[in-house]
Amino acid sequence: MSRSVLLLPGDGIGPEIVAEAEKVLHKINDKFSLDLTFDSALVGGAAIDETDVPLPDETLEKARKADAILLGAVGGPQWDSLPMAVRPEKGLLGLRSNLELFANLRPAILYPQLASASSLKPEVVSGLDILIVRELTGGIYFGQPRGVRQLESGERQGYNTYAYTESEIRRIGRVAFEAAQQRGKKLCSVDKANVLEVTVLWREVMEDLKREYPDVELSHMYVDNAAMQLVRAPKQFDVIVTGNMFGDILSDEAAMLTGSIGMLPSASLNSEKQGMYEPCHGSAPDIAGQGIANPLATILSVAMMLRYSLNEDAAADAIEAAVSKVLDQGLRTGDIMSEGARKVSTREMGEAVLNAL
Ligand SMILES: NC(=O)c1ccc[n+]([C@@H]2O[C@H](COP(=O)([O-])OP(=O)(O)OC[C@H]3O[C@@H](n4cnc5c(N)ncnc54)[C@H](O)[C@@H]3O)[C@@H](O)[C@H]2O)c1
Ligand SMILES: CC(C)[C@H](C(=O)O)[C@@H](O)C(=O)O
Ligand SMILES: [Mg+2]
Repeated sequence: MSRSVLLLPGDGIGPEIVAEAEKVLHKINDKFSLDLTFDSALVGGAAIDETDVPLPDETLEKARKADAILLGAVGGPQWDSLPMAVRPEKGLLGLRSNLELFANLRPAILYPQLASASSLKPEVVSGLDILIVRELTGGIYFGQPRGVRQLESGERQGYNTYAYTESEIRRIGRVAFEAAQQRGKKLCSVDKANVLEVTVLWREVMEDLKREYPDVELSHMYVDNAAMQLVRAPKQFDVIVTGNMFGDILSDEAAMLTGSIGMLPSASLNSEKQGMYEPCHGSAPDIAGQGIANPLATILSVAMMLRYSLNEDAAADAIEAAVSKVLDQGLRTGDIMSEGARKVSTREMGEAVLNAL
């Protein structure tokens, strides 16, 4: 049965890292006879430059039909002065909301070879394996009303709305409880229930769900404490579930525990397990075009695609093993470089993964 993968390289380092991940996908396709077909489309700033909008109808149509999507990154300073509604980031947010990709899985795993690349002491991070489950289509990112308005005083006021319905909380809660069941059976729900009513409801719904998952130990933590605990003692966590904005912030923080943001993949799934896969990092305008970005988060996102949307666990395992092998060989892009290792370019890293496969 043929399945289709849509490639959305996007902006900045996006095309550089997706090019390497694409080679890996082709190789895996042949090696495991997966019968995958490929297409590509414009999103973000690249789409704005060609079509004036960050998410052209054609891209959305292709995305709806694809079994899985691989996205590089969107955004960059040249589009930062555009109105909010037509910025590159709206292309990404539009894909997430139109495809109802509400469940964002961001695994922070420390490859033992990179213990010294982390900014934390090796004993604090060695063996780290946590999963952040971030709600992706609700919360303050999408709440209405929003905007900038003129007050009677003449002053302008910016405002956003932080809202979650019970059903939105329940469906992301179930994903997180089920993930915890498959792992260490510990779930920490992160909120700000001491200040925000929306997260009082969040906590209530999580408590309610707990009854359906008696084998999972549920705890709650305020987000400020969670940010601190993640650098103090990150291994206390197994699965973390949280809302859209807290999850955005905590996952970048967790990335650094693994050595670099260039190592953190992600899956964004809807209830049919259709998924969009992307590295957690952005378009890195500061290093774009130099051929030095780390492609491993994107290559590891391909492994997540094979596992979650295409049900090809053996192929996913092979990619993860190949990544581990190149790290064993001492190959490092600049972001994970340490003494005694060999510094390589984006392309050399991609080639090394291909060879290891
Ligand atoms: N999913 C996405 O498409 C996504 C995610 C985050 C940010 N963005 C956008 O990206 C642009 C830049 O945002 P930012 O600078 O805040 O975050 P960023 O993640 O792009 O970069 C932060 C820092 O990490 C480094 N970095 C990121 N990815 C790397 C990689 N693969 N290898 C080596 N180093 C890497 C960058 O060089 C930079 O110093 C903005 O327009 C933002 O909106 C997009
Ligand atoms: C680019 C931006 C819209 C996006 C987000 O905030 O979700 C990014 O930071 C991410 O983490 O995927
Ligand atoms: Mg982010």
